[in-house]
Amino acid sequence: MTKLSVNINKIATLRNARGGDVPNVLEAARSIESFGAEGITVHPRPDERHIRYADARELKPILKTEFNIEGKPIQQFIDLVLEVKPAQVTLVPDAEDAITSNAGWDTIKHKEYLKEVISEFNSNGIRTSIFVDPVNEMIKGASETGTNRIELYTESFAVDYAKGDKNAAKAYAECAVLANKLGLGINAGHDLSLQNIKFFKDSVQHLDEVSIGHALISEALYMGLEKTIQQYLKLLK
Ligand SMILES: CC(=O)[C@@H](O)[C@H](O)COP(=O)(O)O
Ligand SMILES: NCC(=O)COP(=O)(O)O
Repeated sequence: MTKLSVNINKIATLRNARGGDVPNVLEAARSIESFGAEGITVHPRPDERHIRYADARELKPILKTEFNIEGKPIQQFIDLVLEVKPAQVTLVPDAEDAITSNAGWDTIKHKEYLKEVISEFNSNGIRTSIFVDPVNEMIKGASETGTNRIELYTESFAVDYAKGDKNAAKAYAECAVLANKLGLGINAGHDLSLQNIKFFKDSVQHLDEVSIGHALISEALYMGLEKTIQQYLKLLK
C-alpha cells in the first residue's frame, strides 16, 4: 500500500496572494486529512514565497497524520525541523533561484555532508529521506549516508509519460528494486498527477509514499479536494 501525502504549498501560495489568511492552511490541512490523505507535506523555502516556517510550527500540533517537511538543509531549516520534529524530513538540494526543485542529490559528492545532517535528524527520532534522480549510483550513494528512505524525483517520468513513452518508469522501477535490496524505503514525488499516478504505481515496486501538490491542488479546482483525494487513494491501492 502506498501512502498519499498532500503537499499544501500551493494553498499557501493562494493565501499569500492577498496577504491575509484566506485560504487558511491549517483548516485546509485538517480537511485534507479528513478526506483520507495519509500525510501532509510542506516545502518551506528561504524566501517563504508559499508555505512559511511559522506554518510548519503551527501545523505540527494539529495534524493527525504523518507530517513531512521537505527542504534544503540550510541552518535555518535544520533548526526548524529539530524544533518541530515531524515524522519525516526530506532533504532536497534546492538551487538558489529555482522556481521549484529541479534535481536530486549527488549522493557521492555530498556523502559526508548528508551523513552528518541525517545522523542528527535520525538521533532526534525523525525519519530521513533524500531526494534523488533515478540513477543506480545515486541510490548506492544514498544507502551509504544512513538515510532511512529515498524520494525518487519524478519530473522526468512525468514528462516522458506525457509524451507517450512506455518506458517512462523503467529507470525508476530498477532503482526501486535496488533501493529495496539496500534496505531503503521508497518515496516519490514531483509532477505526479491523476493522469500518471496509476502507471507509476503499477510500474514501481516497494513504493511507500508519494507526495503530490501542484497537480492535486490544480485538479481540485475542478473536482473539489475531497473527490480528488479519493481518486488518488483509489489509484494508489
Ligand atoms: C521536492 C519536490 O519535488 C517538491 O517538494 C517540490 O519541490 C515542491 O516545491 P514547490 O511547491 O516550491 O514547487
Ligand atoms: N515531494 C514532492 C512534492 O511534495 C510535491 O511535488 P509537486 O506535486 O508539487 O510537483
